[in-house]
Amino acid sequence: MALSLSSVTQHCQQQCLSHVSSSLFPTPSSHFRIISLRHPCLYRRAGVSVLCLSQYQVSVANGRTNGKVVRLGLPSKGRMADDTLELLKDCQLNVRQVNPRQYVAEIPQLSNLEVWFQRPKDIVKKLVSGDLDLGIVGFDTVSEHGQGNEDLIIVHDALEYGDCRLSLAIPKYGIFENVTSIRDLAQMPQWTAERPLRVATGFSYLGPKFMEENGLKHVKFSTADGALEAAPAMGIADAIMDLVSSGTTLKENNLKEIEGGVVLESQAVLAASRKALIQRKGVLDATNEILERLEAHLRAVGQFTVTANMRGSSAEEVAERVLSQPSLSGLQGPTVSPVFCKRDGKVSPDYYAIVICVPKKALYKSVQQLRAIGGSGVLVSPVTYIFEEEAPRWRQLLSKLGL
Ligand SMILES: Nc1ncnc2c1ncn2[C@@H]1O[C@H](COP(=O)(O)OP(=O)(O)OP(=O)(O)O)[C@@H](O)[C@H]1O
Ligand SMILES: O=P(O)(O)OC[C@H]1O[C@H](OP(=O)(O)OP(=O)(O)O)[C@H](O)[C@@H]1O
Ligand SMILES: [Mg+2]
Repeated sequence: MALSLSSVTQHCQQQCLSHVSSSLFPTPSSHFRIISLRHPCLYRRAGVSVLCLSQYQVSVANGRTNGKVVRLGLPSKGRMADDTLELLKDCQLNVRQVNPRQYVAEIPQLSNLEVWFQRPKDIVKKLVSGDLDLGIVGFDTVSEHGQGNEDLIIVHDALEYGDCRLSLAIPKYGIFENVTSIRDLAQMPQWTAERPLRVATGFSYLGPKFMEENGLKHVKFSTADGALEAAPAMGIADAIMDLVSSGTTLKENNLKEIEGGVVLESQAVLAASRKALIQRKGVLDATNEILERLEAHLRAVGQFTVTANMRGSSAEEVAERVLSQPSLSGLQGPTVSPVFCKRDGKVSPDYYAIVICVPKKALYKSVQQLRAIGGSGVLVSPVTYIFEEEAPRWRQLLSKLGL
């Protein structure tokens, strides 16, 4: 793929060239050819300057992105796919896919952004290569396929679905019957250079790293892509390293986890390319909006709004009574409003209405405490969003980016 830079719009040129060191880039009037390569660079061959751009940058230059500058990768299949769309919908970010077999979609609320459906591991690889700017995947996938790459940044670390852990598991029977910890496993005399512990896993980066860190020297890994739990019973492996959620699959296959054998805890996260966040303002702005909506929704999920009536001599006196109870402090203290009524021609506060947010888990305790201080007519309603002055993770992101 090649095109002359002079044939693309000024805007696109800027998009492309912001990725190229200005010292390498001569004046825009120079003769360029843009070709598709993973990393942007500039070199000269036979007197012609050639600008090498990632697939994304080329598509920007070609105008294929309809002027959208931000690319968000979402899982195209697997157990994360539906939950991801559901979460975005709950944040009023409906993904509009014209056709289920089409891998590109849009979110009408974010006009600057396009969605690309990809396999989870490809989302991580494309964040690293610069072909995606943002992506939602499991933390396990970021850790395995990101391989500690410093360009990957976790923008939201707890999207509250896809909970699982990457764990080492061994048979309950035979030589493993009394092995209950990773230390026991490391100390077994059976593992030698000639006969290492055979571990089946799809995590070929995290697996060896974890075993080394835990002092297991004689280990041999084999890769497998699914139904790993069968490997020990089939005699293909001694142990497995795989994702565990309820533990049912391990149990059904006569396997057990061991103390110290959890490699990592995982759930869905929003990851980003540090370079994209720093170099293109549109990416940072879109990230801010997505983060605001995610935080406001996820914060609200765990809360109820509770309204109650209470008699009292003043708003302050009622507030003091409410704040004397440990479960009634709300997010930022109670709202206390006078409820007026007319008696003998005179309008005065008859009682007070209090409004607080309470964690769902503490609901019944809160109702009991409200009653104990004279509350009545308690109404409980769901909260849809809680917007803070600023999304708490936004500050953290800016500081990670050094901004
Ligand atoms: N049992 C589980 N319970 C909860 N979440 C899980 C579970 N297994 C996997 N996950 C999470 O869902 C993500 C996607 O898993 P899934 O097995 O659906 O991937 P996939 O799309 O089939 O990819 P692959 O083709 O590599 O298997 C995992 O990376 C993990 O974060
Ligand atoms: O602890 P549990 O709740 O039983 O879940 C664990 C299982 O879930 C995942 O498999 P998945 O269903 O995605 O199938 P796969 O191995 O073919 O990807 C994982 O690989 C385990 O096999
Ligand atoms: Mg799978």
